[in-house]
Amino acid sequence: MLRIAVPNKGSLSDAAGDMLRESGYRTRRDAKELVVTDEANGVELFYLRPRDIAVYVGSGTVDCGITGRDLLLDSGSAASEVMALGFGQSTFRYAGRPGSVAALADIAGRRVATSYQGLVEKHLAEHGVQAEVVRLDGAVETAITLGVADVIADVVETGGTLRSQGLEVFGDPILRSEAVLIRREGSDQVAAIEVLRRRLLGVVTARHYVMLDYDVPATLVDEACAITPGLESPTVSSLQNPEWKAVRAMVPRSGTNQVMDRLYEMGARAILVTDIAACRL
Ligand SMILES: Nc1ncnc2c1ncn2[C@@H]1O[C@H](COP(=O)(O)OP(=O)(O)OP(=O)(O)O)[C@@H](O)[C@H]1O
Ligand SMILES: O=P(O)(O)OC[C@H]1O[C@H](OP(=O)(O)OP(=O)(O)O)[C@H](O)[C@@H]1O
Ligand SMILES: [Mg+2]
Repeated sequence: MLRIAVPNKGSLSDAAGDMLRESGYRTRRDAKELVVTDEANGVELFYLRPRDIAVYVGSGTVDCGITGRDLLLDSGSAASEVMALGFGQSTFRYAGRPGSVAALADIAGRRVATSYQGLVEKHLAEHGVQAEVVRLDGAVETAITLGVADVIADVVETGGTLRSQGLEVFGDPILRSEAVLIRREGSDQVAAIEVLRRRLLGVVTARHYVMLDYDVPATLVDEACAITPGLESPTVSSLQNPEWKAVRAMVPRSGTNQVMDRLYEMGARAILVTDIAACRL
């Protein structure tokens, strides 16, 4: 059985469950379940705190897991990143009161509050900045108001929490994070992890692309295929009317409407977009 650690709470939990379900695995039915055995797929899911997942995977007690890249790096665990999963994106940044700090060098000699002590100490050391790191469990943005720190280093997604506390980011992001699949080198489940990786990649890719179908005058097929080249090559089928062809191709979701506009302008009609649930490429 392949042992997979899955976030049981927090920002990554629901999206990780959705992705595993879309990848064909049986997931928990209620939030109290801590272990789920999926005999049909030969996997066991262990629902653990995202911060602990890197530790379990690094120690080899589970084979792989889903957690945040920031948590993996903070833990100093021996686990390594297999692939990014395209959700839970955030940056990890320094912030302070406007006017009090403007650059990394200004942190020297001051107190930095964070829940990510390992990550921050490593970053400060790499940049030759000496500062005191104050380790907190959460609600780090309040630390400056309450006087336990001069600067914070925390996860920033929308920036709303920082703004609500009158704080501003400064310096370059320490890290860009998202949910990642992690594993430990030396696990004896190499083949099973590869199946999991391929399934997850199928869902990540399916989310990035849509399927586009359209009809186009036969004389314009080459021009149309240049706009929608697909991954290998688009499918071109005959229609009952020999003056028209049907074309089918995967296109990146982000540019779908621009592509549809260009196809329509060049004479394509009946342009249809459908979601792809999963794929193997
Ligand atoms: N808006 C966000 N807030 C917090 N973490 C986020 C956010 N977006 C993505 N993440 C990622 O979620 C992980 C944090 O997991 P954690 O279990 O601490 O979740 P949490 O949302 O902070 O939950 P909790 O309510 O337990 O504090 C990190 O990898 C972090 O980068
Ligand atoms: O940029 P934003 O969209 O505002 O999101 C970032 C905030 O969300 C997280 O806090 P969370 O709700 O997890 O609380 P915590 O600090 O107690 O973990 C994170 O620690 C930031 O505070
Ligand atoms: Mg949190």
